[in-house]
Amino acid sequence: MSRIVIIGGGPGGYEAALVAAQLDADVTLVEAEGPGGACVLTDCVPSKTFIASSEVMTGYRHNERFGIRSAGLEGVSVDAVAVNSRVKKLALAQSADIQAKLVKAGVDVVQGRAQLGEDTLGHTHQVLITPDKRETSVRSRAMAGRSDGQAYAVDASMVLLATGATPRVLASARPDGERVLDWRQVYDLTELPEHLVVVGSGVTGAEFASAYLAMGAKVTLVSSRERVMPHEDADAAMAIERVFRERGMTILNQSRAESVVNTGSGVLVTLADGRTVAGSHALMAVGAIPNTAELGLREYGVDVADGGYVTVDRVSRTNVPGIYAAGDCTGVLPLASVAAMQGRIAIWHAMGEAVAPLRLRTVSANVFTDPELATVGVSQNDVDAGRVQARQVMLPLSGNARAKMADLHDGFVKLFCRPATAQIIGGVVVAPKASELILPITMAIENNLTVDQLAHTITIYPSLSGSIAEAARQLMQHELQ
Ligand SMILES: Cc1cc2nc3c(=O)[nH]c(=O)nc-3n(C[C@H](O)[C@H](O)[C@H](O)COP(=O)(O)OP(=O)(O)OC[C@H]3O[C@@H](n4cnc5c(N)ncnc54)[C@H](O)[C@@H]3O)c2cc1C
Ligand SMILES: NC(=O)c1ccc[n+]([C@@H]2O[C@H](COP(=O)([O-])OP(=O)(O)OC[C@H]3O[C@@H](n4cnc5c(N)ncnc54)[C@H](O)[C@@H]3O)[C@@H](O)[C@H]2O)c1
Repeated sequence: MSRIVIIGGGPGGYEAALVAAQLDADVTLVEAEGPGGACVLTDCVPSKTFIASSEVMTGYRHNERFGIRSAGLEGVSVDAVAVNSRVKKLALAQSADIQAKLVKAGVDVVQGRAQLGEDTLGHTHQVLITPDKRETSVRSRAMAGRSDGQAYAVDASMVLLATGATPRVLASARPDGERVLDWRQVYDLTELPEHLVVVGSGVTGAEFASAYLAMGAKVTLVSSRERVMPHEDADAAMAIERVFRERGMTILNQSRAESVVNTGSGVLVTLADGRTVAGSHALMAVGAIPNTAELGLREYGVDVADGGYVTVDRVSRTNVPGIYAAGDCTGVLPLASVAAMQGRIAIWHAMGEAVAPLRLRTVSANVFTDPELATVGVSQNDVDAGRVQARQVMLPLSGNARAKMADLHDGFVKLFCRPATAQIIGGVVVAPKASELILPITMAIENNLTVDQLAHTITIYPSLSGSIAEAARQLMQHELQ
């Protein structure tokens, strides 16, 4: 029987554990914080739950345009304690669901920390586990013959590293949990920030800036680049930046924060050019660093790339046979969906199952701003840089009947197809719930569909998805010219 030890219980780790248990492996999963990992407890799940509350708040705005009279936002207020306790409760419940699933599948879940042990240079690997004092895994205690928080070693034929990442900290802007916060600390606030200064305009910064703005906070977004979300489709990022500004957000482009100081009654953010921004709170969203420093990787001979990421191939192998890695600690593409797939692939590969290498071509991603931004396949950058030959169309949603009914003015659908075969190879959607609308484009790419096939699909009338088929029809027309 394969003996597998998984370090880290986020999507990379727990999805792998479920697959391994299904294949009858003896699986131990060691997780420091709780099943579901940072994804469920502090990052993805809490942020999307918070955004769900902000969407309720958005629903109270602009009702008069629809002929609905109300007292506007007067009488509507945000109970930050209630919002944040809902966030935390939901995260814990999700973690408990995952724990139950793992236990039911027969996975030995150990609460504690693990690292690679002595390099045995043989066919087995050693993992050192330091269980948490609260540790409850009867199986691992019995195996180790220990009953307290003492460290013990277990042998494994395969080890999966899935330890995730942690918010990057600037030395001159250390989160204090009171006014200078990282994205894991915002849920401890007892009041909505009066004026939140978000430092960093990547996906994390943009999502929080959008949600707090919708909640009614004054928001200033400090963006070190020429536009928000510099790695996303430029048309989409600029459309969202325009919406942010129209709704009253202050965006400081090409502005790098040099330091952030808690002044006692607020925060003072000093920019590299000497300007200062005062606010009530600051949210640091300046990226993440992989949790790999304490795994004993170098001593074990596991290759680590710049920035501390574990180097893996497309079946999640490191350079050391039997040691695999998945998720944010690899830096391949920091998404929960990708972490989960890397983890599953690692197990299938290690256990000799048929496995296809990870394909990033059909990974769809979504930024949960308002409106949302979903992307899949080749990007505008790929096309503009000449890496991919493509024809493309960008169709504003403002002409869509359903969008008019819902009073949506912003947003678009963009499609890319191969010039000769008209095969669909990429797409961008900016719209409310773009995360749901991107699926037909993802499926088209996955199944090598052409614009003709998408264009001939009968869509609901009226619907936003109708614009996707319409975009495909426009590309067909181009083909005839
Ligand atoms: C604010 C935010 C929002 C996000 N929203 C989304 C989203 O909407 N959709 C999406 O797809 N992705 C989202 N992501 C990205 C997503 O959260 C990550 O890609 C995902 O969590 C990666 O999963 P993972 O398994 O690699 O690691 P994690 O979820 O980080 O889990 C790793 C776990 O390993 C534990 N660990 C670390 N070291 C050890 C050790 N030595 N021993 C034992 N345990 C250890 C950690 O405590 C952690 O709990 C978001 C990220 C952030 C920051
Ligand atoms: N919806 C989602 O799926 C979702 C949500 C959040 C994060 N994520 C994942 O996490 C990854 C990382 O995103 P992120 O936004 O946390 O990090 P990031 O590294 O993409 O963005 C951080 C930004 O902060 C800027 N920055 C750094 N130092 C600064 C300073 N001193 N002043 C001002 N700006 C500064 C950087 O230039 C960068 O643009 C994403 O690529 C995504 O894959 C996904």
